[in-house]
Amino acid sequence: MLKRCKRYTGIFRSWIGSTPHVNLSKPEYAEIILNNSIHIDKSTVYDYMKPWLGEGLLTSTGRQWQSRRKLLTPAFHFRMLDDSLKIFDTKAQLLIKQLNKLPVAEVFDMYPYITHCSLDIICGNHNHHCTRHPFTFINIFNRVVEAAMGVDVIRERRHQILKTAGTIVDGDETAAEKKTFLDILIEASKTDATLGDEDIRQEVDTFLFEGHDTLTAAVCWCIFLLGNHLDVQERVYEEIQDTFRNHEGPVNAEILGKLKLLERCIKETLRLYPSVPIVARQLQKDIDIGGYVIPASSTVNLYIYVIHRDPRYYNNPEAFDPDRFLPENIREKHHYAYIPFSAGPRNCIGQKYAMLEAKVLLTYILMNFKIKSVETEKTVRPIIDLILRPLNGLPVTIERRHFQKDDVLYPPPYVNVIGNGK
Ligand code: HEM
Repeated sequence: MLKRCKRYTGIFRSWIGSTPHVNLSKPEYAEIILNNSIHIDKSTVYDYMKPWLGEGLLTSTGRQWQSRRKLLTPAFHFRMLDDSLKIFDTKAQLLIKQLNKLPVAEVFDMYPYITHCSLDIICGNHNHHCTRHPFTFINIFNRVVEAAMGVDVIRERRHQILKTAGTIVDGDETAAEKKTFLDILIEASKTDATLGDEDIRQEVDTFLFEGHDTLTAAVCWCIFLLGNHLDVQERVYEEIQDTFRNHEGPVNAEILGKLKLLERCIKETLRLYPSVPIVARQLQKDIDIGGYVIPASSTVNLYIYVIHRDPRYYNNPEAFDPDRFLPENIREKHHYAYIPFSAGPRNCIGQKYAMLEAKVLLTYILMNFKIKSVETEKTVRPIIDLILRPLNGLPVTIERRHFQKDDVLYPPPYVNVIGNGK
């Protein structure tokens, strides 16, 4: 398919059985599909996910999608993201503790470690205390997983909400505003007959999947690239050291905003290895693309992976170069030449959350370890397994770093000290 994208310069038709697909791989064509509120229906390819994700936000269409999107958007308000940072911080430290137990200089696969960490984060299990997290409270998502996505967990939470109703003092704006993901759904279900426990379960599953698989892939690809570009990794390490030298306490949005090079590395990673390499739509109306009329009901696939390597917008597109994302270098780009989170009304609802989470995990990992990748950009085999991931995981070796802050190890001693056996 990649070869065909090149050969037919951005548009070609293919057949899956008796179904024609139109494949697009130019930013200009992506804009035509994404920059409107008409072509928002997902293609039938997404039906394969329905036995699992049902009619959650990712797969649903029409009015149901519109009302759910409106309902769930506040769960990603920046105030909520601030609270999520605390969870990212706690879980990143646990991840470092795990990695510290591994023998130094031996090859191991880091992929499952990142998966567990990001799944733990989306489950929101914060020291077993109730937390105001976009999605959850106490242990509910862990229990959802354990209970094979049973709706009884949702019923239990509904019951808890009823029991605690009235404990929020009138005028307690913060508590009222900071509703969890599940709370928002349960509350809406009181007046919305289309939102039963089974529908809520489908949304929970959707966010569990979208919220950890994509993120894990992005973090792992970034480690893979930095493990191949040790000069850039060293610059990122210095940036982290400079930024955190005078910082007290857990990470916050302000300090993360200062990690400009790390941010460029994440962006460049998502350009080269977008976690979602293809998105697909079913057209609602005939459209004209590149001089061809594509009839309504056609399936259109957008190759984000190929769009991100368009030589008209990226010099030496296969090369890892975070400085492409310096402000002076991105000005001239086509707006749709970089769309790792898609664009338009059906873009990724969790993109800010994802960028923050990736930054926190990478900050902790890179501040504690120097990493070398075993695979190179030539040997690695990206595969599409719903998301884009490396076929052989993330084989690396790690070397401990001793991050100094006023002669004290940072982050908090238990991260480094346990690993040092002190
Ligand atoms: C680096 C990480 C991520 C990447 C690259 C990414 C990318 C994307 C893309 C490309 C889409 C559009 C999919 C399509 O049209 O088929 C999407 C949709 C979505 N994403 Fe993300 N995502 C990431 C992280 C997250 C996180 C952390 C969450 C939740 C916490 C999330 C929740 C969703 C949801 C619910 C949708 C469906 C939105 C809708 O259709 O209205 N994503 N994501």
